[in-house]
Formats: sequence, structure tokens, C-alpha cells
Amino acid sequence: LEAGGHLTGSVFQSTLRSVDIQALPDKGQKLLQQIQELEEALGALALTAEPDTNEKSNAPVPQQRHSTKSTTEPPHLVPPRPLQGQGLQPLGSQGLKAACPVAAGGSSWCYGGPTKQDGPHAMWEIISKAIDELHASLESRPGETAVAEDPAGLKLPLLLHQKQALAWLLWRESQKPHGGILADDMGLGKTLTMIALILTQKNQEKNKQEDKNTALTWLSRDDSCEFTSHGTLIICPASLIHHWKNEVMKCVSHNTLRVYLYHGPNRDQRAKALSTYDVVITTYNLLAKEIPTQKEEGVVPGANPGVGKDSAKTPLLRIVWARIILDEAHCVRNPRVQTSMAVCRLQAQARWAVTGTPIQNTLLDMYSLLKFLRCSPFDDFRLWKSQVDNGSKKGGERLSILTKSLLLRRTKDQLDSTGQPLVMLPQRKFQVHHLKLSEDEENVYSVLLARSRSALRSYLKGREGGGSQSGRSPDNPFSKVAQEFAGPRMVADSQRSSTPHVLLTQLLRLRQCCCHLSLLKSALDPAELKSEGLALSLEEQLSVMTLSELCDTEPSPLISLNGEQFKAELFENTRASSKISSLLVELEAIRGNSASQKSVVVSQWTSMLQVVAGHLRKHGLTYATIDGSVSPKQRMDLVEAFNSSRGPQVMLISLSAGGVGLNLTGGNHLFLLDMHWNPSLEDQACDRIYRVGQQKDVVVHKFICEGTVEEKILHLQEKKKTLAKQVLSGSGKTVKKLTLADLKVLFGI
Ligand SMILES: Nc1ncnc2c1ncn2[C@@H]1O[C@H](COP(=O)(O)OP(=O)(O)OP(=O)(O)O)[C@@H](O)[C@H]1O
Repeated sequence: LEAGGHLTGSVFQSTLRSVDIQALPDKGQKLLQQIQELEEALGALALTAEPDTNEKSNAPVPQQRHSTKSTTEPPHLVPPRPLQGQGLQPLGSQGLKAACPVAAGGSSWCYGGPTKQDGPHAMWEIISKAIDELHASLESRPGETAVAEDPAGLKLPLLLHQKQALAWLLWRESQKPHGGILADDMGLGKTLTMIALILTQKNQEKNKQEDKNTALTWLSRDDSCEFTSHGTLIICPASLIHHWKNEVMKCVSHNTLRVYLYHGPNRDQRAKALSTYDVVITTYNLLAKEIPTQKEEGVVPGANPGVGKDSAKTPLLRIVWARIILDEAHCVRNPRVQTSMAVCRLQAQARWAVTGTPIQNTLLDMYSLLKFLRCSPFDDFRLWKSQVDNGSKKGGERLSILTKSLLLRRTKDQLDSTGQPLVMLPQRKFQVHHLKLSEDEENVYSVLLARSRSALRSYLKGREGGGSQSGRSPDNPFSKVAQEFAGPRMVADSQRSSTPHVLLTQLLRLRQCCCHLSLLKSALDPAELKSEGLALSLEEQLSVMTLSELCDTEPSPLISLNGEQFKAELFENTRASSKISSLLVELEAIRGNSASQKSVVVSQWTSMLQVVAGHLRKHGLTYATIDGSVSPKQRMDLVEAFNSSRGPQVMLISLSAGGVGLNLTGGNHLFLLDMHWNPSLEDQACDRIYRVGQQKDVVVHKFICEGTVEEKILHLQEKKKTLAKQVLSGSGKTVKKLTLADLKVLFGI
């Protein structure tokens, strides 16, 4: 069997080398998939003892007995890259590549280097070599008190923790992989820290000429980069491009760094010109638009990934950057989405992920960042799942080493080596307002809850007889649940209304019910559903339009909901809900206390912001709104006005549009009107007001309706926070994803 397995494996590999699979209509994806499955089947037939994949113990590694490994030459799908060097990084993302369907968008094949087919022993050797190297590199890590000098040309002196971060950043750029994750708490000044890195390296550029060749080891086989830049490519959400530019203008001496905003229809698309800037700033959206992913290319017959067509289109792929910085890098936490795949295709000598919330949901978030960093071999999804994210003690230890080596995180409540807080910030208080729904709200809520419960029950029933695949979504917060529900057979028509999406949307309706009944009238906004990881079909939309009766052209004094009659006026947005009433009481009190205190109100639903706006007008409170429809330039103007004494008293922000990057230190009260599954989004929003520059004491208000799903969400949020804390503290423990049990708890059955 062993000989047969090896022989067949070799035949596959050599056949692949001799044919032009790109010429196939699907670029050979199906063929590669089949080969992989065959090879795996053969591997399994060889009865190989896997080297402790569960890693529950530290037992010695068994001797290599894998069928496909009998020569010293690792099999290659294509010849190895000519410029591969030694160590972690040169193996790069090309390193230990089996097919990595999740990371590469479904069915792409990753080329080169030793593959899983080399056998478990080879894989184990590479992992242990990688871990040893990380360990060894940790020895050269600057001590916690080590600081780097402020670079010449920086006008604003760095704070102590920023000087320490700069020493760490410089160290990481000399290590493999070059770069890492700067995960300091939000508002600790990561932007300025990264600008200091760019400036320091620019000042040292002459010395770096010697290292020129190192850069070349970063290029992958396919790359046809024509320009090597000394510049940094910064990728950020659209709302932050002006923030980055302004920070450079504010903090760096005039004419020291040449900055270009690669944005808008008139952007300069000449690669040569772009490669001459010190800093090029662009957005995730533009990148995803300009860089097609493998998936897309797969449907264009004859297209050749990596070379030619798309490289000719976007200058971003024609340049090897000195460094790439992903700001708010949690934007690429889902490795399956186009933006994440696009950032991985960019070429650079050093790669940085900057985010205050690197782990928002699961360990997959961390995997995405390691993939971008090309942290081989852990950028291989299968290896990541089997060797790190496997719930074992050993996996936890590996995770801990990765975190310690590659990630720097300090929090705002931390003290520095001299016993001083990292930044001098005023007090922050959290105030949870436990509210009771009014009797009317309670009645509507009960009807919706009963309906959701029965949907869940019918779903569970349907699942017993085989569920549906149709509701799956990659970044669905309950993807685990969705997977549990999913089965091989299509669900019967009668059960279609109970897909995981429908259940999640009914939960969403329950959450809306806690905020304002009028929200039940509006159709669900696709952009907001996306932030929940939901994309509903029209049919699904209709099935959760609980108030479809309201679509009637004839105004009626009564509304029927699930057979129960309610007064139509209950659903008018001019009516004050329990939450709106409490919010207004608080805002009035703030206005009464001092004219200089301002508030930020956050909701995940723009429809809720509109309802609040109407009530603010009625009460004579001035306000401005930042949601997805406000352009980056308008945002800057609104923020500036709010932070000045003349601006409005209240800033309304949508969680997805205003949650990241904005500096709203003009406000010192923040109201979280509703609950999101992802607590990091809420933390991000809270840190808009609690950051360097805040002069007043801060109060974060959270509204929770008693006896509703909101209380249960609070519990789930705690679970997610625990996961992030454990991973970031390097304790290496992992917590399981949300499960079907969670859903049952949420629906109270
Ligand atoms: N050394 C410094 N001296 C004075 N102000 C500073 C310093 N460093 C940063 N700041 C200011 O602190 C504010 C917060 O900085 P910044 O926006 O970079 O935070 P951040 O860590 O990137 O936060 P987020 O994760 O929310 O984006 C900015 O207004 C910035 O100008």
C-alpha cells in the first residue's frame, strides 16, 4: 500500500507539472480537488499513525510511516521559487501548502514547498522548526522597558509606551516573518506609532540598501512586480483615509514624507508614480474591487492568476512595497471574503496588522491575520485547525508562542514600568440601565417570541430528518449552529421558513422590539444584515416581515400580528419607546448639568437613529448623524464640528459606520442603545470617546430590557470577551464557538 500510495502520488505530481492546468475551463480546480481527495484517501489507506494530531499528551513523535514520503525531495506542484531563502518567512505562504479551501476562496490550490502529502512526520518537523525559530527569535526581543528614539522629523514627541512599541516594531521588522500585529487598545495612538516606524525606517534607508536582496525572498513565484518601493501602503476603512493623512500632516515635519491618497475616480494609476511615494493610503473596498480573487478569476476562462491581466489593471500588485499596514485589520478577519484574499496577494517586505480588537469572534480571526503575515506554516488552514485551533493543550501552547512572538498589546488601564498609566486619561464609568418594557411592548414582544420559539422547534424537528444547507453564511455569528443544522438533504418546502438565517433574523426582530416597535415596520437593511453575517433571500425576507400587514395601502387602526390585534399607533416612530424615554431623561439631565457635556448615541440600525433624531428635534437637542451614507470627507467635517465647542450636542453614529477610527473626544457620554453579538464592535464604539485627548470623565451607558433576549446576549458577549482575553494574554486557552445550545438558550427553550 505504501509503495502504491507513493507511486500514485508521484504520478499525480509529475502529471501536474507536465500539463498546463490553467488552460482548463475551471483552471483545473476540479482536477486538483479530485487529486487532493484521492491522495488523502490513499494517505488514509496507508494506515499512518498521525503524529498526535489531537495533541492531548506530549507523547513522542511516532516514526514517519507515511505512504507518500519516501524520497528526500518534497513533491512540488510547480518548481520551487528560485529566491527561496531559509527560515520561516521564505517558506512563506508557499511553505507547507496543502489545498487550503477556506483561505483561498473555496477551491484554489496553493503551490510549492513541502505539502501535507509529504507525510505527518515532515509536517511535524516543519511545525516544530517554526516554533523553535519563534522561540529563538523571542530571545532577541527588546525588553519591556527598552525604548527607541523618536525619529528625526517627528514633531509630536512619542509617549513612553509608543517609544517602547517602536523598539518592538523595529525588532519585528528584523525578524521572520517581517512584521506582526500591533494590537494596542483603541485610542492609545497606534497611528502615530506606525508613522514613527515609517519615519525611522526612511531615515535608515541607506543602511537598508544592503538588505535589498532579502526583499526578493518575499516574492512568490508568480509575481511580476515591476517596481520596488521604499514606501508604505496603508489600507484602512474609507472613513480613516483622511485621518491617516491628517495625522501625518499634524505630526511630521513639512516635506518629510510624501503622502498619496489612492482613492476616488481620478486616482493616479501609474505604478511607477505610486512607487515613489513614502506613504500610499487606500481603502479595503477599493482593494477588493481592484484585485480579483481566485474565485472570480476561476470563472474567466483563460485568465492566469497572479500574472498578467489583473496585475496590468491595478498598480497595487505591480509594486513590492517596503511595508503594508492593514489598519483596523479586523476588517479582514474572515479569510473567505474577497478583501482578505486580496490583501494576501499584495507584495511587501514587511506586513503589519494594526487593530485594537484582533479577536472578535473566534480563533479564525487570528488565523486570518497570520495568513496575511505569511506566518508559515501556520498560514495553512488545515494545519492551523489540526495543530493550533484544535482545543488541545499543545494547540494552546502553540497559540501562546505565536501571540507572544508576533503580537504586541497594551491596554489603557495598564501601568508602565515606572508605575504610571500608559496614557493619562480621566475616569471612565459604565452604567447599565435595566429597563422594563411597557405593557404594550411586552405584548408585542411575547407574540414575536412565541413565533420564534415555534420556528426553532420546527427547525429542530426538520433537522432530525435532515436539515438544509441553504442558510449557511461564512461569517454568520452562528455559523457553527448553521453547520449543525446543515445536512446532506434539501429540506422540504414546508420547512423552508426555518433556516438558520430566518431564526437569526427573528432574533434580530426581537432585539429591535426591545428598542422601538416602529423598527418592525421597516424591511431589514441589507447592509445591516451583513454586519450580522446575514444575507437573506427575498423569500426569507418575506417570511420574517412580521408586520407585512402594514404594507396595506389602506391605513387601519389595528394591526394583526400572528393573529393578535394591536393598535397601529403603537408602531408609530413618534411614540417614545421605553428606551427612547430613558435616553431622553439622561440627555436632559446632561444638558441640565453643564452645557459643555456632549453625548454620542450608538445604534446598529440606522432606522433607530432616525427615530432618535425625531425625538431629539422634538426636545430641542441639536444633533448630527454619521452612518454609511456619509462620505469620508463629510465625516471629518462633522467630527471636527462635534469636537469643537460650537458643534451639536449629540452625535448619532451607526455601529458599523462610526464604530471604527472616529475620534469623538468632544463627547463624554456614550449611549449603546442596542446589543450586538459582537462585543468588540461595542468596545470599538466606546473607545471613540475614551482616548488620548479626552479631558472629561466619561460615562458609557448601556440599555438592557429585563426579561428579554438582550439579557441573554449579554451573557454571550461575556463568553466572546473571555476568548479574546485568553488568547491575547497568551494563556493559550480556547473557548468553543457558539453552538446550538446557545440558540436554545436565546430562545429560552
Ligand atoms: N504622542 C502623542 N501625543 C499627543 N497626542 C497623541 C500622541 N499619540 C497619539 N495622540 C493622539 O491620540 C488620538 C488617538 O490616536 P489614534 O487615533 O492613533 O489611536 P488608535 O490607537 O489608532 O485608535 P483606534 O484603534 O481607535 O484607531 C489621536 O488624536 C492622536 O493624535
